[in-house]
This record gives sequence, C-alpha cells and structure tokens, in this order.
Amino acid sequence: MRLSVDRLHITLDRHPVLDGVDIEARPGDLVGLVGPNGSGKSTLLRAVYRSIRPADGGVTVGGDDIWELSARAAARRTAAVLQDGNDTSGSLTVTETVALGRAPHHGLLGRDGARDERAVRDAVDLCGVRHLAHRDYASLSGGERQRVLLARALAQEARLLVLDELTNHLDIRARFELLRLIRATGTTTLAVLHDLDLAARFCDHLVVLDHGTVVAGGPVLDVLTPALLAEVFGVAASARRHADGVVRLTYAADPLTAGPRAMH
Ligand SMILES: Nc1ncnc2c1ncn2[C@@H]1O[C@H](COP(=O)(O)OP(=O)(O)OP(=O)(O)O)[C@@H](O)[C@H]1O
Repeated sequence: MRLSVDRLHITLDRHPVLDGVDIEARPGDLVGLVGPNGSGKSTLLRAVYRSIRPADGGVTVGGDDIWELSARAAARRTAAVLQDGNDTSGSLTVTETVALGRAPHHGLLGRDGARDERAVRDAVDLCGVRHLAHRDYASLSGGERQRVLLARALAQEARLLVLDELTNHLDIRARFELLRLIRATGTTTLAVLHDLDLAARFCDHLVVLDHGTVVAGGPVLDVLTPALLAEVFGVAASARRHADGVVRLTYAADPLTAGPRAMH
C-alpha cells in the first residue's frame, strides 16, 4: 500500500520538530529512515501511525488521508512497533499479546474466530516465538519482546508497517532474520534504523532526516555519499556495492576525523 507524507510540519510543546517533510513509499518498498539522534525520526513515525496530528501537511495511506479514516480503519491499514513499545501492560501471555493485533478487525459484528486464530498462529510462527507462546510477555528479554511486538504487528494484517528501531535489542543473527522476514512479507515498510550497514543491505530506499528536514532521499548509494556521511553523521566513511551485490560501509581508521557535526 502506498504511503505519501506531504509537507509535514509537527510542533511539540512549541518546539518545531518536523519542518516540511515529504516521503513516498511505493507498494512493497522497504524504506529506511535514518538520521542522527534527535533528528525527528520517531516523531515522523508517530505522525504516520496517527498518534500525532500534524500542524500542517498530511499523511495518506492507500490514497486516503489518515485523519479522514476512523482510528480503527487507520489501524487496519497501518501497524507499528514503536520505541516506547506501544507496549502492553498487565500480565498477558505472548499469545494474548499477539492477539491484540486483531483488535482493529473486530467490528460490531464481533470476531471472526477462525481467521483471528490463523493470523495469530501464522505471526507467532513467522517471528519464531512459538516456544514462548504461553509465557508472560512481561517476563521476556528485550529481544524476545521485539519479536513478539513484530508478531503482533503482523497479526494485524496491515499493509503498511512502521518500525522504530526494531533491531535495537536483537542479537546479530536475529537482526538479519527479522529484516529478511519483513522483506519477505512484501509489506510496504517505513523503518527507523540506526545501523547504516543494515539499512544499506536491506532497504530499497533511504530517507535521511536532519534537524527535522529531509536532507537526502533515494537509492542507497545515491544517498550514502562520503559528503553526506561526514556532514550529517559526522563520520569519515564511504559506501560501495561489493561483488556479491551487497552495499557495505567502510569507515576510516579514525571515523571521527570528519569532525564534529553541528549541534542544534
Ligand atoms: N514533547 C516534546 N516536546 C518538545 N520537544 C520534543 C518532544 N518530543 C520530542 N521532542 C524533540 O524533538 C526532537 C526529535 O525527537 P525524535 O524522538 O523524533 O528524534 P529521533 O530522531 O527519533 O531521535 P533518536 O535517534 O535519539 O531516537 C528532539 O530534539 C526531541 O528532544
């Protein structure tokens, strides 16, 4: 499902956080959202997930302005794993937590038990958490929780995924596994990634945010130039496609020779 973010302005506590952001993701694209700490990535995801209303500009998913859809209809289109966990509280089991993803599909006519069960079962299996199904969510490790939250988002059967640092708590193999899984679902995805190597390897396009504006966007190698890596991230590095087809970053012996980036 296509995502369009159009001239988005967000102000939080009178502090302008996003200043005219435009983003396009075509159906099936995995778009990496990268940028230094505080550049506005999480705020942008919240706006796409309809949890912050913009001061100006808009977000359309599948051609519809998300604020013209009901909250339930918007949630059937977009599923999120956000940094504060859009976390479950209380003592739910893993299966119950994943089943929360079905809530947007429960209308006045009640539940479709068989379809719900299938969606939950499939998501639990895809995310490799079957062995945890009866555990309390609250008892899980950080990485296990990330997998369960992704399973909940997949059980939602939304056609747009927004992921905020999904790979944060994951060990290196799990990072590869989950990004490969997300690619394999073919779901349009906007993912905040701090790890530029993972972003370069898995994403179709990158969008770079800095100080609340998009400073670059497009195919990975067009975006991750040495000049941008120095100017925006403050590191001396370059990106290159290797013979195996994978784009990798190489950092200078002392990556900090690029000099400190300008602070706010
Ligand atoms: N409620 C708020 N009031 C004022 N400023 C805020 C508020 N929430 C966030 N900000 C500021 O907005 C800016 C962008 O924050 P955001 O969390 O979107 O950045 P980020 O790129 O996701 O950062 P990080 O990589 O560190 O997670 C930061 O300077 C932050 O301090």
